[in-house]
Amino acid sequence: MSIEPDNRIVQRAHPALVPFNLAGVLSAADIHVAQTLATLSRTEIEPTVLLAAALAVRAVRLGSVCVEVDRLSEVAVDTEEFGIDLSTLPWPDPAEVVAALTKSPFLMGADSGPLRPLHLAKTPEGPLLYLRRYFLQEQRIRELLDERARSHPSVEVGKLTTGLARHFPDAAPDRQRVAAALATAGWTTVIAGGPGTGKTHTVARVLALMFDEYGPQLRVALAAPTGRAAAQLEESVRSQAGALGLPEHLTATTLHRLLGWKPGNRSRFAHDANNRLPHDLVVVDETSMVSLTMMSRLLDALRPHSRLVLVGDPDQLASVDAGAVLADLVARPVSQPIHPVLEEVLAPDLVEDAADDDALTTDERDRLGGGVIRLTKVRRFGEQIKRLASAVREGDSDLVIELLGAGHPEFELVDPDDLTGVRDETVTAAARLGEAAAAGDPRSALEGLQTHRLLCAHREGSSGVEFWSRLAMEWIDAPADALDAGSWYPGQPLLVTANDYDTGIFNGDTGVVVRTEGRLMVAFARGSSWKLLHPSQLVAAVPVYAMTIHRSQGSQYESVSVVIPPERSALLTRELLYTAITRASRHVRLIGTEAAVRAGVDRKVLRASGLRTQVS
Ligand SMILES: Nc1ncnc2c1ncn2[C@@H]1O[C@H](COP(=O)(O)OP(=O)(O)OP(=O)(O)O)[C@@H](O)[C@H]1O
Repeated sequence: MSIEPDNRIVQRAHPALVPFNLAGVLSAADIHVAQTLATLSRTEIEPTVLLAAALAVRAVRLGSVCVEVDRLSEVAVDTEEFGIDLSTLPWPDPAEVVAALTKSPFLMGADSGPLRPLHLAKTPEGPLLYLRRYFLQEQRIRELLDERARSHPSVEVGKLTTGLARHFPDAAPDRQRVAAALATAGWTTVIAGGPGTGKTHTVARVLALMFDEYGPQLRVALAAPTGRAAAQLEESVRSQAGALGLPEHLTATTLHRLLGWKPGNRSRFAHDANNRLPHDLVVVDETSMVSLTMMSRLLDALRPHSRLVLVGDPDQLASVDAGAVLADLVARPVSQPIHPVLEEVLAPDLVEDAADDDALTTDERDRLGGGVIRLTKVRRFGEQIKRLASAVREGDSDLVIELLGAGHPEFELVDPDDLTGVRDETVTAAARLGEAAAAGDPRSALEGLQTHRLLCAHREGSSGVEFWSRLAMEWIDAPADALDAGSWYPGQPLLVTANDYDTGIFNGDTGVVVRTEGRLMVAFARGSSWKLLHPSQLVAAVPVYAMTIHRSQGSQYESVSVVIPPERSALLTRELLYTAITRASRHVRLIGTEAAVRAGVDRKVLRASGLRTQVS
């Protein structure tokens, strides 16, 4: 038997880092970066500082912007894989870490060179350790947002009142009306809300109010972090353009393209503080997926007097890169009072009423001063799914378990050994898809594609996409070569894995193979219509019988079956469950144990950042 070398283990790690590497806390990359920084600084680096630096690199790798020094040891690792109890590791005392850092060349620089890769910030909740680059980005975001909050655009109260009444006729309190007023009367607005709460509906009406106010010369940019989200935003706004009197040619783009990304030059954009974007209004959708770095670049590139409207769901899984900026902005302390104009135009919407779920709470009212509003009235899915999602969001695991056990037809928790329900639903959905596709009916085939989706947290392992895809293929009797490149069959569901601006098909789009006029084509939904492409026109697409929850963000299905990973999985978090549950409009099936659901609801992703607090 040969023993494969484990490439996660670093052979030449500093002794202070070895136990953390063996326990799976520090990856090879964390160690290499920390040790390279030490080499570059050309001075002796204390072991505690080296460890702290490696943990700061790790934090960024896992999505945090910094490390909370007082909570250094609160890390999550798949313990079963590494088998080491993390509490037995030689965690340094936080006070010692701070003392060592404070006199370290990593913070202070050294005679041998000016390299200062780390930054230690003080906050009321304790010290935060940053890779300096991220501290500077965060600082820039803070400064620019504070600067933008110091003044307000001038608005005509009478015109705004009339416009709000026209576009938001519902009775008070109407949070959408509040959101639109905020976006019109402030430079920076955050419109938060779960799926189907009318965020895009509100954005379209904000555009209408702004065009009414400034006329057709208003320069608007609609953007999103991914090509697919941008295409969805564009479609949604265009579908409402006629009714709202918006210009018909409004387009949306990715943030990268908006800022003038230069291929081959990862860190530079055509638009920055020296060459600002020309727009009067910039709307960003799906902001939860925007990283700290991207947000700092965007804010840098905005003219001080251009409106910025950030839209998204702060409770969903955050960006792949470091930062959870949207969630941070929603939770950020507010220092500004509510704008007097809003008090005037929104008086009936601002009345507090504990008995009315739609009324703003005192805290939410205060947050209007910071330009933040959360939409809560769900218009797309069932009341009970909304309750379940809220209980998950609030971290109330007792209520989640109670709801799951209450026999509501909208959701169920099923034992991992009882696959009858998921199998039947998979088979029924595939049959519907297959019939429509064989009959050359793209509309019905695309509707079929939305009926049911199997979602997993992992890619690999017994709760992963690979395993469940194979299982689903067996259930539906898919051709044995269905996963091979180029073996298409009518009714085959496909997932696009790369952006293609020529065809307007984006990474994350799903389509279905249909037979039309004797040829196999791939249909993609586009608004209320569809687009047909020959398979050879697809740059990159794979069959999709199950999908990761990450991938499913931005999509909704009538029904979802969610494979809950084992309790010990580091991926099993509140955000993951919330994202999975809110993909469904009619029915959610959670496949897993009660203990795993509880573990997920109780584990909130800790993306450390200084944006939520006062940093000095
Ligand atoms: N005030 C309203 N009156 C009537 N219909 C509304 C209103 N607000 C939203 N809707 C409808 O509710 C549905 C969901 O709205 P919308 O797509 O704007 O939500 P969203 O928050 O952008 O959802 P997602 O995050 O999933 O994109 C749409 O069909 C929209 O037309």
